[in-house]
Amino acid sequence: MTFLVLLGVSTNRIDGMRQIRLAALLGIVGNILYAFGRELPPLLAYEAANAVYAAASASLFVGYRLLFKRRAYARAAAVSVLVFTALIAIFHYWFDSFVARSSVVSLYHAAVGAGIALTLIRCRSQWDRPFYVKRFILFVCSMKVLGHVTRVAWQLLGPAQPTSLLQPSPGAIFFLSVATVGLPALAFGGMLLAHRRIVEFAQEAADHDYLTGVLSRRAFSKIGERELGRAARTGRPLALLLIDLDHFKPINDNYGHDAGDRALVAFTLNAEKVLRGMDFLGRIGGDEFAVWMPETDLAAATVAAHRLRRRVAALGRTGALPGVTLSIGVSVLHDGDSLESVMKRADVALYEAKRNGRDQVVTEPEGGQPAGIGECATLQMTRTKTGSTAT
Ligand SMILES: Nc1nc2c(ncn2[C@@H]2O[C@H](COP(=O)(O)OP(=O)(O)OP(=O)(O)O)[C@@H](O)[C@H]2O)c(=O)[nH]1
Repeated sequence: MTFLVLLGVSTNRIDGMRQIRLAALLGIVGNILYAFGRELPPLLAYEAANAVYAAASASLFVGYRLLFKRRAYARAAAVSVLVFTALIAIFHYWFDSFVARSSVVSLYHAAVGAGIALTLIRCRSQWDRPFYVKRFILFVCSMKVLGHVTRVAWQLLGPAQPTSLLQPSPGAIFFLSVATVGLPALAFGGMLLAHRRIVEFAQEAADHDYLTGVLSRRAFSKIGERELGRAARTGRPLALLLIDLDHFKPINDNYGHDAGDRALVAFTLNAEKVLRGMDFLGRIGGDEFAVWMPETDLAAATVAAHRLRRRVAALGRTGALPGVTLSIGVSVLHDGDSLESVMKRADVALYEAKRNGRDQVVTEPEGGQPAGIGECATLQMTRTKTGSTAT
């Protein structure tokens, strides 16, 4: 069942998943070989069954190491399986002893359980909610270690030494039942961890623009709502820049779509250099971007907008962003504003900047006036090209 579930979330984008899937598959094969131990030839029932199950454990260990972005020790794990198989053969053909063989098996699986648990504990800084998955894995590892070590102690020190794995004693049946669940349980735990990573990937993809890596329109709106709420609560200012690249289409037309893509990336990299760390840059669509500027009033936002406009204009002259300039509309939050009304004023200001010849910053009309933005408001707008304010 675990293997089928693992196939269901089949993705090689998550490091370690391939190894955990392999572990689940080898676990199935190993269990079948163990179960038919009495019917199969000794080589399959002893060496092959144990080697396959040890390989499953080793693959699980490597998978967990990769899941936590740690060195995998894949080669060491492979060598350990070979050494392990050689020991099984030695205690089968040269010094035939069930107790020695099963002690080797138990110590090997206990070591793997301890290794996975240690990896998890050492990577505690990477743990994120929900914690129950990691606790579940640690619990299974502890049971694995405890079970196997107790088994070795029992076999070596107990009253009667067992002679076969499938001996129908209560102790053997209990141990087999628990041990058979250990590997699939750990594979399942690995899948739960991977599932969490997949959800994070999806979240990250939804919140960021695939090309430039800045906030997506959806995430930008979400952050806007949050910042609006914060500004309304604290009474601190909040500004919005709406930015459109001028003359961007000719880059696509003259140099190709890839050059256009590179220009968009170059713009965002340069914008991030000019903006403060606490500003939020998002791509609204095509060649249109926007910035939420917390703790920023209209005057400061206008200064920042000009700094950005000048930087891009200079790059446009050097050929890094051939011919590109910026048109920017600026608005700030006023009492009773909604996300839509702040954006609407910035949009009207941006339209004004475009209409008046591009490469300029236009701020919203004094006092904001969220409603009725139209001809009148547009006429009162402040238009600046040099950075100094001229009405
Ligand atoms: N390379 C590339 N081009 C894009 C992408 N998204 C949108 N575009 C193009 O960007 C252009 C935007 O059109 P406009 O805003 O009219 O182009 P413009 O030349 O900047 O026009 P003005 O803003 O009026 O100066 C269109 O040609 C779109 O095809 C993208 O992700 N990559």
